[in-house]
Amino acid sequence: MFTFFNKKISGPLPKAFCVHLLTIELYNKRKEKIEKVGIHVRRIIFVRHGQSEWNALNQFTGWVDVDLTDIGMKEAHEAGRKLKEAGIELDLAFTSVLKRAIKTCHIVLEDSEQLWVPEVKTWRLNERHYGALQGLNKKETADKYGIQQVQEWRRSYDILPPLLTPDDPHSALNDRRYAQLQKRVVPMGEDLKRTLARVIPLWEDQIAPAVLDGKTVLVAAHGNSLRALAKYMEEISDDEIMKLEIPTGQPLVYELTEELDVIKKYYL
Ligand SMILES: O=C(O)[C@H](O)COP(=O)(O)O
Repeated sequence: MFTFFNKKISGPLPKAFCVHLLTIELYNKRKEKIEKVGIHVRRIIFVRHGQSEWNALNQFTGWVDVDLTDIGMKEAHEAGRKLKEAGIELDLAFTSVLKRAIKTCHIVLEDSEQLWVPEVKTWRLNERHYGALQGLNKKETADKYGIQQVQEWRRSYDILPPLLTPDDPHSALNDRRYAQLQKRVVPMGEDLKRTLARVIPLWEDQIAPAVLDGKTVLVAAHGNSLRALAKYMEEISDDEIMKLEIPTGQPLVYELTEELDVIKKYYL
């Protein structure tokens, strides 16, 4: 037996609870606060890019700028349609500097008839840099190093993948789009902790102020940059974050209080 919005409920959890991570207790506390203050709900919509060419080949991708597949394009169109159907009116969009996310962002905006919405492209939303694993097949890498090692590289919070060396031809130091960054900021490989460290300034300086200002924001990015942002917004523990997976092309709506506490989240 538990209470939800002042109602006593027994039996299995309502379906809505299965789609977000907040505890009932936390949910009720936030609900009380909402009722007291009478807040205006803020919204952020996450979309992970549609299937990429290297998703399809099961290759570690990271900062490699691969394109969407036809399936990925369809997923992005579907996401745009869902936003339109849900009547979500965006004010601002954020995306990475990688084409799979940028194209997804544009398709979503266009199909929801909001291509005019101002957008910010930033390296801070790039996929986690997979270091020397980039370009390797995930299954073959697991056969070579063991499933557990590969799972640690993929999902642990603070275990770095094998790093690139700065003189590696694939280093992002050779890529003009990162030329404005200080050399020591350009990663040779990242875990989720380091990904989060470069996502937080974007959240604090641009996303959060926009949402606080009442803007509905789209964040079209990558599996791990979105996991990092979700960890920060929802205060997910280092252990729990290992279990969070964000599927490609599925719009994920966060409803937030005016203080940016998460009220609920759900996929469209
Ligand atoms: O960069 C990649 O390889 C993927 O987009 C995300 O991969 P992951 O699920 O192994 O983190």
